Amino acid sequence: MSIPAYYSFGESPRLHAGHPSTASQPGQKLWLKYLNEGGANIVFRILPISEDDELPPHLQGRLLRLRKDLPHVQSAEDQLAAYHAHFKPLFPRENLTEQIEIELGDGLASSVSDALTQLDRPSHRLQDFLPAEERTGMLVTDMTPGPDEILLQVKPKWLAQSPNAPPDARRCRTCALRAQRASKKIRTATDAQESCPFDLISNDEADRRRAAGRLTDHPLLQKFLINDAQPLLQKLRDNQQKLDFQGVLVISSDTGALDLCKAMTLRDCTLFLKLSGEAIDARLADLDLKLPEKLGRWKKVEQELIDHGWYKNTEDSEHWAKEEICLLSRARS
Ligand SMILES: O=P(O)(O)O[C@@H]1[C@@H](OP(=O)(O)O)[C@H](OP(=O)(O)O)[C@H](O)[C@H](OP(=O)(O)O)[C@H]1OP(=O)(O)O
Ligand SMILES: Nc1ncnc2c1ncn2[C@@H]1O[C@H](COP(=O)(O)OP(=O)(O)OP(=O)(O)O)[C@@H](O)[C@H]1O
Repeated sequence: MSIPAYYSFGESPRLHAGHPSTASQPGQKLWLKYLNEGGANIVFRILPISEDDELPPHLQGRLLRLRKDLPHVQSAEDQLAAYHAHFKPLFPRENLTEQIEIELGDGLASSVSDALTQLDRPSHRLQDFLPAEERTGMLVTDMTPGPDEILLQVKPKWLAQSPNAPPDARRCRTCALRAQRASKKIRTATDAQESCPFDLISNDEADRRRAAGRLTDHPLLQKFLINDAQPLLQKLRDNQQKLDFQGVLVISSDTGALDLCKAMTLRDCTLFLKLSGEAIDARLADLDLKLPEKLGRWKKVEQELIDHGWYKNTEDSEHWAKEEICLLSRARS
């Protein structure tokens, strides 16, 4: 199902629910088509009204990302400000999915929310809608693959060890959490990758090859991860380390919480790799600043990993399984 909208570019780009036509500012009709959603945002394709039409240049190659009306989700203005202040300066422009503000006219958010009730959405997200009075949306670089393209979506996760992990750990933070979750029969999409972040960024090419092989079967994408992606992954790791060198257990809510939140964002962002012919476009996404309200949860997770032996692979015998994935276990065997 496509949702009608109108685009105008007066003082700033704007999407409207109805025709905004004035003599000086005609609107161009287009369609918004639901693409996907996560816990915090809903993403739409922007399409011309017919195949013979073109989108305005400002909308070409972009998706519309609208935040949900949920208490833990920041306003679009705050998300955009944090992205520009904290994350955009850290990485080359060509390695980021752009985030650009777009104004939403009267009624646009409500008309999108109405349309959402008619769509086939994940069952656990059916109660999520947009704030009725929402005035700001985001245009983001469209990484969806065309007919002859392939998209790989990976979360690099914690590329350096947690500063609070024991020195003789046999698991990195990502592998320790995967093992703990497996003991509770929980397996997230990241867990299903069964890949160790330390392999992905290892100095030893054989380790990087192992990680890449777990993330994709495609030889060109594997080769890219093993070689060309390394400077970007190293930058990601270095910033994760720089922004959290003490560890979550040492941080109190007023000392260093902002840097920790930035580090946690970089530990949970997504890397899109889009293969077109032999070229690969590599961009980080989901750089939405995490909020210090999660500090308590992060501390609890860390303490449990330490106290119950998940880092050292000395978890209780009922759940014990020899660690087979983490680079740290191979290095110590
Ligand atoms: O705790 P982690 O490392 O498992 O990360 C969570 C992610 O799990 P993952 O390991 O990628 O399967 C988790 O991903 P999924 O929802 O499992 O896909 C979320 O990204 C979560 O962040 P938020 O609560 O949505 O802000 C993430 O929580 P944060 O720790 O980043 O707050
Ligand atoms: N720039 C993009 N190009 C292509 N697809 C995208 C893009 N951004 C988001 N998507 C798709 O939309 C989905 C949801 O988007 P997004 O990750 O932004 O939601 P979210 O609510 O912020 O996620 P989370 O649950 O991690 O907070 C993504 O998993 C991806 O499939």
